[in-house]
Amino acid sequence: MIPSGLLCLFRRNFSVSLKNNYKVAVLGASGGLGQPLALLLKLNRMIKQLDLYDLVKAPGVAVDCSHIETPPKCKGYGKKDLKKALKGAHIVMIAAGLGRKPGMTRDDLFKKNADLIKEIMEKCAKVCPKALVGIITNPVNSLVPIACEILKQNCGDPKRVFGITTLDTCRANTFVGEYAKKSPLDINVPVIGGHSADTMIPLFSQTTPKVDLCGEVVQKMTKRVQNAGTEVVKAKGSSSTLSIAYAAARFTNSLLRGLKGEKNVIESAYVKSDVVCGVSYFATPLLLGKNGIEKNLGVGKLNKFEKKIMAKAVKALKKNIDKGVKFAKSSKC
Ligand SMILES: NC(=O)c1ccc[n+]([C@@H]2O[C@H](COP(=O)([O-])OP(=O)(O)OC[C@H]3O[C@@H](n4cnc5c(N)ncnc54)[C@H](O)[C@@H]3O)[C@@H](O)[C@H]2O)c1
Ligand SMILES: O=C(O)C[C@H](O)C(=O)O
Repeated sequence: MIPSGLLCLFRRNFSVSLKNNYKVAVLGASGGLGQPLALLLKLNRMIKQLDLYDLVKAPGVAVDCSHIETPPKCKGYGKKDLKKALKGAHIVMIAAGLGRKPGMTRDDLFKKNADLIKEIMEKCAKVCPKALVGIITNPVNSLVPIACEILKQNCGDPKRVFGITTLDTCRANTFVGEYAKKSPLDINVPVIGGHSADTMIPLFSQTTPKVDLCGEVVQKMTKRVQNAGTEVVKAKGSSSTLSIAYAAARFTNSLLRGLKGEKNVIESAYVKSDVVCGVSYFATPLLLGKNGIEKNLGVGKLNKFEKKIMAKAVKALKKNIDKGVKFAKSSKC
């Protein structure tokens, strides 16, 4: 039995269902975020097999993880065994690749991480074409279009790719909770757009339950959410690992609940989408189900301030998307 204190931690999002039929693969599992993500997924009883893949140390990380007294079986795979790690996966979470150091933007990571995503997605298309793929690696805004294009080139389904923006919502919930002196677990602030300072749009007007924030607070909090990644990079000297591991585990758990047929499972993610004019990818709340996305819930009603940020975000996002699509098309062999 998982101690009840631990389950309490996961009150909001982590299922305690006894169904445990799913295989999840974590790629980049030895990294700063990969390891705590593996730990959190090892606590998820819906997972039967947890496969960890990395260029370095993954078999060792898996041995460590496998001693945790929870049901998922854990196996590690190194450099030459990506195929084995992917085989039979229902969900693939990609955390592989370079992260930011102080002074860098997420876009500075493009060249190194674009090659890696291309390589991984080509394998996914062949080995586990039906898997739902979560892309945590930055820059999410450009790497998701690459992943989708590579899937299209290999007869796969781009609708199964999710850019992980859950941390943006977690941060907005936390900041509003602190301000309103309420538990962040009881607050939901949708964050739409993309995953970079100039493309993130927190929708404080759609906070549930409703929290009254004056204009000045909304402006400050919007900036804080948009720059929260940089706040961590400055404070730590490297990018977030623990909060993103939590957020990615929360998202994986929601995908699993959807796959299992649970109703009303909603998470935001950055996906191929036609809900906003001028961009072909956008983060919005999604209703999740047996095939991944059941329904895109759109952006809802925006106020004047949110519309203004949205207009700027769409311009910046379009550039990020074009960059990804161009890369995928030019690297087609
Ligand atoms: N979406 C988000 O909200 C969010 C939040 C935090 C971090 N990130 C991103 O996640 C990524 C990983 O961050 P980190 O701090 O864990 O970095 P890290 O350097 O600590 O770990 C990266 C891991 O990837 C592995 N790796 C590199 N190339 C690989 C390949 N081709 N196949 C398999 N594994 C490979 C490395 O060996 C390493 O273990 C970064 O791009 C970072 O920007 C995203
Ligand atoms: O900021 C980063 O580079 C990592 C991540 O995107 C984050 O938002 O924490």
